[in-house]
Amino acid sequence: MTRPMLEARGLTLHFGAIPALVDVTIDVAEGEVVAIVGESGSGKTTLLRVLSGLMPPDAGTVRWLGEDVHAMGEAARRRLLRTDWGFVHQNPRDGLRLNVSAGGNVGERLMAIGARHYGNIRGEALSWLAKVEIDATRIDDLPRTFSGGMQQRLQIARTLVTHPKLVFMDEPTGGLDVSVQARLLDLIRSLSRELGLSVLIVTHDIAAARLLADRILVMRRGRVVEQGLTDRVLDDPQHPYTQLLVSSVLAA
Ligand SMILES: Nc1ncnc2c1ncn2[C@@H]1O[C@H](COP(=O)(O)OP(=O)(O)OP(=O)(O)O)[C@@H](O)[C@H]1O
Repeated sequence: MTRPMLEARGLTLHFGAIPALVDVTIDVAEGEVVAIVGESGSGKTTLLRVLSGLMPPDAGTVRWLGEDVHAMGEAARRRLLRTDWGFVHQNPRDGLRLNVSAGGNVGERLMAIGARHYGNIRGEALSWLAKVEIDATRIDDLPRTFSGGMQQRLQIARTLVTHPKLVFMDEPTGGLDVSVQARLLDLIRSLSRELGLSVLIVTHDIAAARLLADRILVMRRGRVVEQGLTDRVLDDPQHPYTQLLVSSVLAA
């Protein structure tokens, strides 16, 4: 088996007396979609922040292609966030510049990695707007005039235009209407397959995890209580907490 791209071992982090992460170990392989599920406060967002190098753990290591993410300098980590990695936030305000045009939002990520030719940048932005189903006539509009679903699709275009290898997604469909969520999930699924992306997605939506993920990690109170292939975890949950999560969805 090839070595995982992202390898985290024994991650532990406390906020005062609160154990946000306790001995968490996780791998993400090339082209793999991994979902982190669990109730509010279980440590999902903290795990994403530690894995992406935004927050150092009290103990444990995170390696990207073998390199220790928390030992590399700030400049190297920032470069990773512009190149190999992408981040899709729950709130489009955190992932977009709302006072810059839609085309500008996509184009400036290309400029950040050295693109300079205006015609090529605009052409690439148009192609990405089409991929995320935003009409070309909206290229010069500001994202704050877009619906919530459109803003998220634009955030995805802005993230993927630089061809990252791994995309961290934190509740990307949170706060959207159910029909808008379904369309966005379909888009994430088709783009991640088409591009062979690795995705690490945090969600409390079991149905979203089932649709997207190859593997699922279930978190509770900072610990991974169960992990495995999506169908196995959801169809035959072993841990009582996973059984409760799955049955609460079935009963809803
Ligand atoms: N900056 C912080 N300072 C203090 N405590 C924090 C901080 N960030 C998170 N916590 C605590 O750590 C625990 C894990 O929080 P985290 O946000 O990772 O959970 P989550 O599973 O992502 O929850 P949600 O689904 O509500 O976003 C919680 O008890 C939370 O209150």
